Amino acid sequence: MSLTFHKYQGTGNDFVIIDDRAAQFDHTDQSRIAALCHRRFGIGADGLMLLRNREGYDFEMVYFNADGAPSSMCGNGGRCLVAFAKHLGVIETNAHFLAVDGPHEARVEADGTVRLKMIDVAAPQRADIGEEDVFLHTGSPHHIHFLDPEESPSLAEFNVFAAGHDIRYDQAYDPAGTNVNFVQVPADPAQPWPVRTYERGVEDETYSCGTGVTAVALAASQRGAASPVRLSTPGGELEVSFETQANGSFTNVWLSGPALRVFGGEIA
Ligand SMILES: N[C@@H](CCC[C@H](N)C(=O)O)C(=O)O
Repeated sequence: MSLTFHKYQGTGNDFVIIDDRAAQFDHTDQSRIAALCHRRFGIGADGLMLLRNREGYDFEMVYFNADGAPSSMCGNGGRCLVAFAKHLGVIETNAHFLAVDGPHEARVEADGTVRLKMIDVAAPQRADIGEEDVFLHTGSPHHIHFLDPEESPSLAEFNVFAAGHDIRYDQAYDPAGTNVNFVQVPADPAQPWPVRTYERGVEDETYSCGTGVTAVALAASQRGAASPVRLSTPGGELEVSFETQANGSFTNVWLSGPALRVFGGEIA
């Protein structure tokens, strides 16, 4: 049976999206999902999402990493799925949907920016590995390494694949692993914070990671950044706004940025 797909990207984090309101897609076939995401033999994507019907919600988001395995929350994916729901006419401007980490609200602004409300986040923990490093769970697990301003090489030249791979597979994160973000601290914390991310399940650097920049923005608030924090990724700029509670946790966390349809097609 042929498959109709849509390709979306949010700051270069790209996804195959399938309208699965009829619940016909075999979500247990991980090798097929990996093949669809393959950049040489398939459509090519960092992940695949299904838009499904869900009682009490506008829709349900079902997310798989490029390796074909179901995973935790994807912030850029969620924003792209909201744009897709609008494209389908499932929503107009506001969305209330269910994802693996619980219910989410979202809004599509007049300029196409998609704002997604993330889960409340516990205070940053010092990471088991790395003196200056922190760990946060923003729907997905994120290790954050702030590069020393004097550190060489700078973020642009940093070997994100090698360092990210080492931390992702470090025993401290066994068995689930973690995503890993590297951050250049800007001279002025009101300027965008440059971030590069190694993503678990893609097993490579991606152009951007929504739950990753959310984690970085919250961690950056302990280093002088005030809400809303702007973050620059290799794929473009995102913004994160939030409120900090007395116990150090974060509420009312919103991730905002572009989410665009690239093309669609049929696969045999
Ligand atoms: N790109 C996503 C994160 C996707 C999930 C991640 N790879 C994991 O397995 O934890 C985002 O935009 O948040």
